[in-house]
Amino acid sequence: MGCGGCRIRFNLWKVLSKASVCFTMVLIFTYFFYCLTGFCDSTPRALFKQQAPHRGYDISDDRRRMLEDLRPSPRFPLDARSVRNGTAAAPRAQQVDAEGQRSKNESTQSSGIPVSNTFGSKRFPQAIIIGVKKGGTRALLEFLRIHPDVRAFGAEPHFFDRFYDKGLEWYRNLMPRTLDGQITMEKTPSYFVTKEAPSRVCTMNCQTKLIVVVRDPVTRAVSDYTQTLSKNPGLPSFQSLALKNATTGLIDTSWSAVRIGLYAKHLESWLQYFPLSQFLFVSGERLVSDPAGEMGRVQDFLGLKRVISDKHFYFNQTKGFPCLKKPEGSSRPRCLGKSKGRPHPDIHSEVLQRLRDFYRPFNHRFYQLSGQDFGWD
Ligand SMILES: Nc1ncnc2c1ncn2[C@@H]1O[C@H](COP(=O)(O)OS(=O)(=O)O)[C@@H](OP(=O)(O)O)[C@H]1O
Repeated sequence: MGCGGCRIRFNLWKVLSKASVCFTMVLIFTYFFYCLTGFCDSTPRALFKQQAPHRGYDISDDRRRMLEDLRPSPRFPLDARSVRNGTAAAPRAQQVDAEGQRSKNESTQSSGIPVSNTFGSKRFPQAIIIGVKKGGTRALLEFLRIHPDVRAFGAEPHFFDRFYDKGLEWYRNLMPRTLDGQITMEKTPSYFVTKEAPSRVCTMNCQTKLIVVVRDPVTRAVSDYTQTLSKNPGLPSFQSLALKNATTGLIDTSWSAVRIGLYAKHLESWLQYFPLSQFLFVSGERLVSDPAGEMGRVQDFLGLKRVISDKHFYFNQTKGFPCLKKPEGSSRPRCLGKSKGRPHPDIHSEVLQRLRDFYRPFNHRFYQLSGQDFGWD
């Protein structure tokens, strides 16, 4: 009897220890599965709580892009293979819609089954479009995203100006995953005019490539004003904001729409931290008149194979701008949104001439510093 009790106790102990081993294994597998599906990443949520930004920043557009970007997106090894043999451009191009959002089916395989991105890693951007506001930065980023070796955060993260105190890891976590050989990018045009941005970007990586899309500062100022006016129809006239005094015709440099156009001044701060060879100045005008030509320069600068070419663009007569050719099998046009390429209000020619005269010496200084003549005057 005594011995029988011992056997029962012994068997019970064996069953219990087997059960606990099984339970531990289940826990471990569950944890690994959880991590593999990407849920171990700490998704930065604070961006959704950001305050209304300063004038000229379209929070709703950015919030939408952020939501799209923070959604896990697949990047299959298949892509890497097609990147190598140069066949990935067309299908990749279909993943971007007019406003730079990834289309909804990007997070679904062709079978319609949702997939999580478990390939590649989140890296700091190796190249940043740092400016200028209203220069054509969105067009440039969307054109670049056609390239299979470029992955970009679609919204403007504003890390080096507004959210620097969130820390570098927060910033890195925003970025899309990339495979070896792919470039991570982002664009935030306000970096160019932010005093602290050059040293902060250099603290992250002094080798970062910097792209500046520049546009005639007079047209840029009008474009900036047009954007603000669209959000605040009661805004005073362009003339009253641009001029300190109508009689003297002195320009008001405290108005941000004017100040941003002092490209030489802003570039000088960046040149204290980065050599000129790390900059590429893209002409906002040529990005419209010859997008493929300008994209050729950008791809060379980034060390990318020239994939984006004439065949990716068509000129949309209604919009008056180049648009991306619609993807095969889709009738959706691939122009940028309504807030890009909108008509400007008529500004008195005398005011425009005053501004032109004001900018001339700054433009010439900028041509000297950048080694490029943009022919704005
Ligand atoms: N292909 C194409 N389609 C539409 N718009 C184009 C394109 N290429 C350049 N642009 C010019 O881009 C201007 C907006 O510049 P940004 O994208 O840098 O603006 S923003 O700073 O991000 O708000 C925008 O300025 P506005 O014309 O004043 O709207 C356009 O002139």
